[in-house]
Amino acid sequence: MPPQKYITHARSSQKTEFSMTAVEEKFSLTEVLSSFKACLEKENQDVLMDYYISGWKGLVRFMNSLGAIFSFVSKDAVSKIQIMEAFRKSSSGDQYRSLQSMVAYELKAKLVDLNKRAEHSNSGCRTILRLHRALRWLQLFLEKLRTSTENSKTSVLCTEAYNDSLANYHPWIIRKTAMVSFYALPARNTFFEVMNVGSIEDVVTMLGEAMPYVSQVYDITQQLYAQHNLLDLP
Ligand SMILES: CCCCCCCCCCCCC/C=C/[C@@H](O)[C@H](COP(=O)(O)O)NC(=O)CCCCCCCCCCCCCCC
Repeated sequence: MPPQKYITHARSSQKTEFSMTAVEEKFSLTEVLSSFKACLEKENQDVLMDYYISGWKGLVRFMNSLGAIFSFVSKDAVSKIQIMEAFRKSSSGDQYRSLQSMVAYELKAKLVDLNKRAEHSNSGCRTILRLHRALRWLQLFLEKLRTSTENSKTSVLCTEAYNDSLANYHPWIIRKTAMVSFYALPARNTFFEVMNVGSIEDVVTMLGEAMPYVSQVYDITQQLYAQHNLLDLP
């Protein structure tokens, strides 16, 4: 692994307040992605919920800074974040300390609708599954951006990443709306600037350092869900 110039541990500096309407101070994608490093518990590689949520909140702030056209995406992500925060604040909050403890708890207590959405339509397991699938999109998109060239079009990179991930789970109308919104994505250079990391070279280096942690979080979650047969939750 290369020396870590950009990615530091996010735990001490993490912001936990969330507001979509507040005037946002400038922030960098580096801090956002560092949440996914902080997610991974050293001893047993559990994925810690608070940092997972924190990472998603940061990503949503980023998406909001790209313009109102993405509000239909961020609204859905925010509602899922809020579901998870409510679990974390509830009397069974300790059970939601990590993705592993959540899966064990919800399955044991029969709190997951396994075949059809019914009594437990917004379980933690199905809500995290939606975010987990979106994390795959992020992974693919940022990797494409990292290895892109000056002439690459962000709308094309985003569409490819979407088609290889989330699109497989979305109905036609959502796919159509998503595709149209991708044309509103800023150009590659603007994208790099919005990340607020530094020069293009700096962004490329930062992504090279940060993405392995995002991938690790993704892989561990994927394995956890596969092990418990949870990858197709309705
Ligand atoms: C960078 C621009 C953002 C492009 C976003 C690409 C993803 C497009 C996803 C379109 C989702 C449409 C909204 C609705 C989704 C729901 O139907 C669907 C299913 O939920 P349900 O089973 O509860 O009904 N929900 C989902 O699949 C979860 C979607 C969550 C999307 C979060 C995307 C966050 C993107 C963060 C962007 C950060 C960019 C940072 C790069 C500098």
